[in-house]
Amino acid sequence: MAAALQKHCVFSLRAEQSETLDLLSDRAGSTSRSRKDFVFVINPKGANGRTGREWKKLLPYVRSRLGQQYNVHESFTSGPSHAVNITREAIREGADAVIAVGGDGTLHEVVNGFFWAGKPVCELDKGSNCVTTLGLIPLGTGSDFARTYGWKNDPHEATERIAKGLSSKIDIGFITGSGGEHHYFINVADIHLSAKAGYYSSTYKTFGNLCYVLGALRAFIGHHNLDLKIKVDEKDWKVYDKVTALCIGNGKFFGGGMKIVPNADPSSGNMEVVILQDFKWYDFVFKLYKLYNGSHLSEPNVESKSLKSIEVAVVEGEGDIYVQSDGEHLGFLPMKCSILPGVIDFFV
Ligand SMILES: Nc1ncnc2c1ncn2[C@@H]1O[C@H](COP(=O)(O)OP(=O)(O)OP(=O)(O)O)[C@@H](O)[C@H]1O
Repeated sequence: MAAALQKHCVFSLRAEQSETLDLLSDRAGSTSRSRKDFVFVINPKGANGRTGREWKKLLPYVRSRLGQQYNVHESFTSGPSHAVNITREAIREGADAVIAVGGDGTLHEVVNGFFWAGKPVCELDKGSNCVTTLGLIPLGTGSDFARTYGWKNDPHEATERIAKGLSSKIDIGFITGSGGEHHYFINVADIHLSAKAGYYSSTYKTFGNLCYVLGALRAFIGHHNLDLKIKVDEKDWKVYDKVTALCIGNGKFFGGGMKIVPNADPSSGNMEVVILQDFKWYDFVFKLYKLYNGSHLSEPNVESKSLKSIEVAVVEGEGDIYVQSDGEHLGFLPMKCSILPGVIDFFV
């Protein structure tokens, strides 16, 4: 397996003309077939380049803490979506764990690499007993998924978690977009104002965490609350009027620390949906603290429900409504989303 991974990485290096893909343990000359293979997928450009710098400093610690037990492979992304392919190939080559090093965008891509044609890659290639564990070293701007577990952007603490080797089965959200394409999310998928804010905030990442405020301000320009059609758990369509945002949570936080889906639990087997209706700009001024501490569910124009599947579409005549998942822009309504219960083992 270690040799296969080595072969894959050398191939990728040639195929993508990348200088960044490297095998840590190959350099150390210590790759062993008897040990498990852990692949670290690093986005060197995450958090304005901080991820790459922090990883460089962390590397000796990772080696000393994990190198005795595991073959440690490092693989740098060369651009958007590269982490999906790295992960998929690593799993096919038999990696025992794939660890995302970066923010929610990198984690999102790694999670998408766990699947192919609607099925887990591991299961497709090697049968239902095959397990590749997902890990996270949160080093992004927002790193919102880590907040659900109360984790900070502390790479040493994260390395310790991985060294302990405790894992838990977690759910993954599965989205079918307007063109029939498949996407997976681990944290929060959301629609309308928040998704538009996320779209703009990604263009302000050079401002660090302030990007979320700037993105939200930009999204308010031209924003209208809209009537949306919603179908829950395959029941009848229902129209929700003046929807400001609809958030589907597997994790609790988005937007750099907003506890938008406070009842979400990645191991519950359900998704939690929060629908904000008829919010005005001044509601965001006076109720913003509630969105951050999760107490907004007690507001009369906020509905929260637990479900297994949801379809959302525009009521006739409305324009393009933004959809994002894990802070990544996906496109526009309509969308269908369901939960894949306990489909990934995750280092906790
Ligand atoms: N080598 C690269 N060069 C440029 N962009 C990259 C590269 N590798 C990955 N990306 C893109 O960078 C985006 C952001 O990465 P990431 O999520 O790790 O950091 P962040 O945005 O700072 O953190 P967060 O999402 O937690 O706010 C991802 O969507 C990914 O597609």
